[in-house]
Amino acid sequence: MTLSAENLTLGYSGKSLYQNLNVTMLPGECWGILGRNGCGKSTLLHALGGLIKPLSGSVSIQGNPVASLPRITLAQTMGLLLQEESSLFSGTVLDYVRFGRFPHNGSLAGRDELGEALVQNALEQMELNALALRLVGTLSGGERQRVRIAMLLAQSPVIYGLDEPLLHLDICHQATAMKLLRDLAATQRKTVVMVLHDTLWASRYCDNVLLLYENGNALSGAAKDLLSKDNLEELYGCKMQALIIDKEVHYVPY
Ligand SMILES: Nc1ncnc2c1ncn2[C@@H]1O[C@H](COP(=O)(O)OP(=O)(O)OP(=O)(O)O)[C@@H](O)[C@H]1O
Repeated sequence: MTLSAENLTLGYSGKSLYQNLNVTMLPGECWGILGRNGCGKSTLLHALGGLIKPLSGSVSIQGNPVASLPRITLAQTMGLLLQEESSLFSGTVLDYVRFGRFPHNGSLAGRDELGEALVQNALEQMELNALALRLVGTLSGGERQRVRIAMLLAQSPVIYGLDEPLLHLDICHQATAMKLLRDLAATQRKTVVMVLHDTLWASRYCDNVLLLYENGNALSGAAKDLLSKDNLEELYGCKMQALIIDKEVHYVPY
């Protein structure tokens, strides 16, 4: 499904972070949102998911304003992995991943064959089978992040919005997660949008990027065009060195 922001102005207490942002994310596209700390990436993801009200403008899914969609319809359509999470959950990994099915079966205890298959598949994809019966509260940071991604996979929304999905993951699990998210877009025609801090993963796995500048400007387009040395130096406000490894350019700050 198509996720669109139209003339979106976001901010807090009447003060805007950026104004009149327009972006359209199509089925089958994998998007990266990049920018410095505090530029408004999480704020944008919250607005795309209907969790905060824009100062002006709107977000829509298939032309329907997110603000007008029933919460249950929204949860069946769009899945969010947010940065902040309360750590009060006292159940097992399996219980937690099964929560992903809540929007579809309307019950925390409800089970259905398709849902259980998705839960098992999500555990497998995030390499969590051996941890399925462990209490979530006893896991390491990276293990917990994989569990949170697995819950989102079990939810199986049409649009995936993820805030720093690679947080706490070791580099091998980062690669696994990025390939998986890219494949959701490439092979299942899902719309995937994620906040990333690593420009290499963005250039390797995202079709498109949205660059949010500290001065409120925004630039969107093909990752291969926008992730240039000049753009990244301006975006992050630091000098970048281009390293070419196996014909792939990596930009590393000095
Ligand atoms: N509830 C709030 N009330 C007031 N200001 C807020 C609120 N939430 C965030 N901000 C401010 O809005 C700005 C954007 O925050 P946001 O979390 O979107 O940044 P970000 O780009 O995701 O940053 P990071 O890379 O550090 O996660 C920051 O300056 C932040 O301090």
